Amino acid sequence: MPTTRSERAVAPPAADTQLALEQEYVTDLYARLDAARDLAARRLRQAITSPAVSPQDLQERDATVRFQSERVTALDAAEAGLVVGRIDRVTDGALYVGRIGLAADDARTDPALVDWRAPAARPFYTATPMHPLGVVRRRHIRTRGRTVVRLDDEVIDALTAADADGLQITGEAALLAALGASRTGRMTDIVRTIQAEQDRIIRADAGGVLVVQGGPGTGKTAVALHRAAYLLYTHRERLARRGLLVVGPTPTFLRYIADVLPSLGETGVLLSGLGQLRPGVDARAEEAPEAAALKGRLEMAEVLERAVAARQVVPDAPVTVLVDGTPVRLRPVDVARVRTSARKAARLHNPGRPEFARRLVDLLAKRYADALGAGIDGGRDLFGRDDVAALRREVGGEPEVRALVQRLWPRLTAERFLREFLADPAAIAEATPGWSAADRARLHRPDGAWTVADVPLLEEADELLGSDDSAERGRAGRDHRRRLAEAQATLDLLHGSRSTDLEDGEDGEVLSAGDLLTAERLADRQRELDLRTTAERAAADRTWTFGHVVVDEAQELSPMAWRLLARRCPTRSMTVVGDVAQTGTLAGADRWAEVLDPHAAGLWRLEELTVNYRTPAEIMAVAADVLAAGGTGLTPPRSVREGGEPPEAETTGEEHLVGRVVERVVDWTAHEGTLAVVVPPSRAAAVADALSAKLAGITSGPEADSARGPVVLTPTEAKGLEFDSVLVVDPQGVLDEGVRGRNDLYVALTRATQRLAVLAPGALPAELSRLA
Ligand SMILES: Nc1ncnc2c1ncn2[C@@H]1O[C@H](COP(=O)(O)OP(=O)(O)OP(=O)(O)O)[C@@H](O)[C@H]1O
Repeated sequence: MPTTRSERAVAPPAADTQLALEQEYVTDLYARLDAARDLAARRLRQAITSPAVSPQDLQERDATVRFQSERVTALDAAEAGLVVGRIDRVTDGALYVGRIGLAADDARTDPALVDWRAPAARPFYTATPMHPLGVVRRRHIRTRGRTVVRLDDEVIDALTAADADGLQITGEAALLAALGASRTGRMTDIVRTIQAEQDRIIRADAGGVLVVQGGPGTGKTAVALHRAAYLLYTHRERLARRGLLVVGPTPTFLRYIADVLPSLGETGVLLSGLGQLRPGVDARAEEAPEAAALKGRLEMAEVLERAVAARQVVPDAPVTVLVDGTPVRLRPVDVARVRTSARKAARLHNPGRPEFARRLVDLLAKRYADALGAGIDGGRDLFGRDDVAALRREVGGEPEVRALVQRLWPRLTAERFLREFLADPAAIAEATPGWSAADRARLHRPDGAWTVADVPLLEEADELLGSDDSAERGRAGRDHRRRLAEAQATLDLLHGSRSTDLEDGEDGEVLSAGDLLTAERLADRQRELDLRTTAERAAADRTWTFGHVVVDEAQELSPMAWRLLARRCPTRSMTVVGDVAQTGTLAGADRWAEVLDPHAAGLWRLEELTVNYRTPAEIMAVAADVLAAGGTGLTPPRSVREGGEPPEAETTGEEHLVGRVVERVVDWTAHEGTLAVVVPPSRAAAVADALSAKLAGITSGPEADSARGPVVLTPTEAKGLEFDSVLVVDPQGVLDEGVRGRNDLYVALTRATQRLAVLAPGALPAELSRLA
């Protein structure tokens, strides 16, 4: 383990004494943790078993159960690595920092352990010789189970401030130990070793949109998740109510990061892929990048608006419906008038429909009356008001009339509307004035399977269609009446049983259930309490707005996706992390202002991360050449580590390529840790098949999970992930097949934490000449 600068592992013989002293303190902290856990478990049991009668009691009990079970979960999560370290301060003595706060016996002193998110813990992460913040020593305490195994001390002393223009690293030994460890396929938290530039972002003010731009491996994902935990700690009440959403690019990525927040004791966060953001839709179908890019443009909002308006139809020629055998005629101009007044009455499509139907039926009833009147004696004055009302009912109930309303102004769900729109070239053409035939053809999709780019369109469609909730209200009313009837039956039963049980003469003295409870109250009580967590309720509710939204790999989001997220977060309290040098989609961003200004002009601010914690310097140098070749002017992050195996390249010839991939992967499985083969999309199937024939546990595509064995991924699928060993296959293919091929190659090369090899069927692309 390298020990550098002002830092040193505590030297023997003092080491033993120090270890023993720290062990004593740590043992005491675990005893406090146990006690806190016992107490919370006891309170939870009490709450669960406590009798609650009134709806208010039930609600309070529900809140206590939720609070105590969250507390038990958080205390359980704190068990592993409870203590992170301590700072010794000039004036206030030692302060221990850990995953959770634990009170001291004397409430007036510092807590026995301070939560890493509390303001007092901050100097543990940010004190440097240049800015000591009242700290004289930082000590990282490493434990295995509940045993202290190592101490790393860092003297925060102005005399050691001389090398301040190097990388600003705190707790270097602990950091390098964490970075050098083999990966498990699941991201872990970084509470022990958060760096000062990361800490600043984690604790930044919650208001507005905080954009974190940083190269590969700079800890953007780690920072975003720790910021989520910090915000939940700092704004617990508001966020517990409104919820916090974390959006990631792919299901594989979400699986990769899924353990981090629970390990920080936070379980109430909703993690979602963009394709899964809409309740009831799991959008995973593939489509051409050009089609996704079109769907992602902001002008799609207008396209959909036109397409919805086109569903409010005025027929080209007169229509005749039969009402009870009598033909009644409508002219196009009649329908146009009815449509205009319905549009005036309601801005949205579905709420406008009852108005349209009512006016159309009125008109038909009049015409019907005319027809009948004409049939009898030539005058409709024949009918009184009651008669006209009866005629209206008759007309409205006529199946042909209902069918006509449905044809001219159909009730539409977003799913039905969008599916029918994308499958109908004529509708597309009508809604896209000025578009080229090629673009219209790109939008056309007859099979109806949802893609990620459809999700924002579905949400947009909802906004345009609105909901006609009359059916829902009807159902709620029926439910209430049913509960009321059931309650009344229960009371009757109780009442009935009393009279048979009673002795003579007691009748007037005994209160029956019916005397205490009205059927109304019993029905209320029977209504199920909503025991779902905020995250579960938010996941099921399309209109849910979140207290804070974290977006990872945000450079990939299209303008329409931003529009959706802005709607889900009206306060614009957001954390957006990404790297515009890694954008792989056509719809994604080259510049942050481009995507954020339309939704958060003046409300967003940019922070940068500059140090790469993942990729050793030698590998990063290869990737940096690729970035430089792109001519974007973006600077690659500086690697915190050097050494490890030098990256290498091999030219195999096309015929030996797959065979060499298999051999290389078999060789590498001898190494500890995770392994990925990154390939251009056209080679994914062949490579995965060849590997599966030789090795067990190979996964690929959306199911890829490096915790189970080697994975085969395209650059898009590899985004945001990391592996100990990475084999990049056919780099020229990666460059050629991606719509932003150079970014894809940059992504592929920066996934490695330990070793990188490139296998090329032919000559290496110029960008990789360093490896030649
Ligand atoms: N302060 C830290 N202490 C320990 N490990 C860290 C620290 N910061 C980052 N890491 C580790 O570095 C690796 C890269 O972090 P992360 O995946 O968050 O980077 P990223 O910026 O999101 O990368 P990419 O742009 O490639 O998705 C992870 O293994 C992470 O745990």
